[in-house]
Amino acid sequence: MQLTNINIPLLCIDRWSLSADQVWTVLGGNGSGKGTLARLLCGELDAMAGITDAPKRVHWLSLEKQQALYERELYNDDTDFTDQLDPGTCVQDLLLEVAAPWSSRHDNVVEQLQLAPLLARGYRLLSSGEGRKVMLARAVLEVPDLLLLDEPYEGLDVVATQMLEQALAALVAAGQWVIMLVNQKQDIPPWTTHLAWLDHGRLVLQGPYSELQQHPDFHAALRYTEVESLHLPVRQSAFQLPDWPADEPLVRLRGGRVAYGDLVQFDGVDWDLWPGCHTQISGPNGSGKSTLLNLITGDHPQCYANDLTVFGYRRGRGETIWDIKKHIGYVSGNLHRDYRVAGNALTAVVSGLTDSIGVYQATGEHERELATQWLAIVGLEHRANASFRSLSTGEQRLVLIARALIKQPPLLILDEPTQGLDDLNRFLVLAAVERILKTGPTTLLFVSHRTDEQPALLQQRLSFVPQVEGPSLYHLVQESLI
Ligand SMILES: Nc1ncnc2c1ncn2[C@@H]1O[C@H](COP(=O)(O)OP(=O)(O)OP(=O)(O)O)[C@@H](O)[C@H]1O
Repeated sequence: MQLTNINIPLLCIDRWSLSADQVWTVLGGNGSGKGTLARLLCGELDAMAGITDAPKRVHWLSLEKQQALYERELYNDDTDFTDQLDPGTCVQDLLLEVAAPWSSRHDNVVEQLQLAPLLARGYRLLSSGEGRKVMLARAVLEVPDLLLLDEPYEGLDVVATQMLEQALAALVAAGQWVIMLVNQKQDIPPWTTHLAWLDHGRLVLQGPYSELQQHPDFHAALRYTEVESLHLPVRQSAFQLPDWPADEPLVRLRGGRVAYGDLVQFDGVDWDLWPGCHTQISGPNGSGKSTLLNLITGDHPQCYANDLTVFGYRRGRGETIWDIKKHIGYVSGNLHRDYRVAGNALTAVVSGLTDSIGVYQATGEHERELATQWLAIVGLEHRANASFRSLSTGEQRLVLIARALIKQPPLLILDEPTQGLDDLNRFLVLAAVERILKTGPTTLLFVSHRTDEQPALLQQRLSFVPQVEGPSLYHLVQESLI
């Protein structure tokens, strides 16, 4: 079977047979062809030749599909016409969309994935992890012939990951045909019976998992970039904070509060972010991590209702959002979701200098050169002219990381930055971040659900902890990590 893009083979598989009684996991790094393989199995692409007896109803669960549902919801958004926030389709209706009427199966899935508090909530308002759980529930309810699970654990907190592991094990045991697509070995589920290793569009290893685990190639060491050998471009003085006093916080929040109607997400948060105090923000899915970060970047409407000072600007006193954003480099699932403009990879990186989604002014040679250097650091120099939207999800994420790092800003906000990245790219990104922190006055705010992903230089942790009783859903606990 061969699939080509003009003259470039995207996927070239000589022989691969699979049956419903085998549980395959396809392992492949970013750009290896997993997405193309999934599209092919779903019937979204035509192979040049060679597929026989393909399953008819295939459900592909992926970050791409999550994005597609979000875009559908945005398209139907009536906020501009009704003068109030249109929450879009509620979770309950999204579950009914794939299987109606409501039955005990719905009740089971809702219980398994703990979706009850979200049923009446609009999809667009969900946190990234909550959205992921809804996508999973839809996939399971559809009972497809084949369920393709593409990085199903991305964005889930520890509890949700365990819940999903159990739910998937039960599904497989009940006879659901499942193929997993993962980009790292530690995500291969224990119930895998067969493994296929995809590299540059080719299956380089395939067979029973127990046998392949003994194969020398399976254990080949990854060649990680040494942090010290990473060469970063010169820091851009235009975005720095000259002579910022060490005893003045970059961010000061007093009595911080966010509420939606009667639902108080958090309240009474007093927090100072001191220069150089690299901080991890942790908490379960939907606890308010991104909300807190969006208050700082000015992307949350309630930032003006709070006693919040960022870079010396008391919010709501006439500063522009650009005065604040100028000193921040930012990457998050929400940014990725909203980065929907035309333009190539290089322009997307340049847009980090103007803090815009897309570029709307002439860019100079210097900006383009700088962006090219950052694309090279994330290994995508050769994709500079490719349209951003045509890149794989992992490649898009790398471009957005380069966009966040290009300024080597005073405040770097990385909200689950490595979602969708393979081991090598994950390491590369964290190494580049560490190098930035070591070589200049950048302070890091970092969110990740992964326990194997903690930058060494973290000094403080802010944890959102559920309140069993009390006026708000979560309270914030601060602890020193040094
Ligand atoms: N306009 C809104 N109305 C009601 N609830 C909202 C609204 N906007 C956000 N929320 C809710 O606020 C909560 C916090 O969301 P946030 O994105 O900050 O979570 P998070 O901690 O970053 O989660 P994750 O780890 O899943 O990314 C979520 O439960 C979300 O559904």
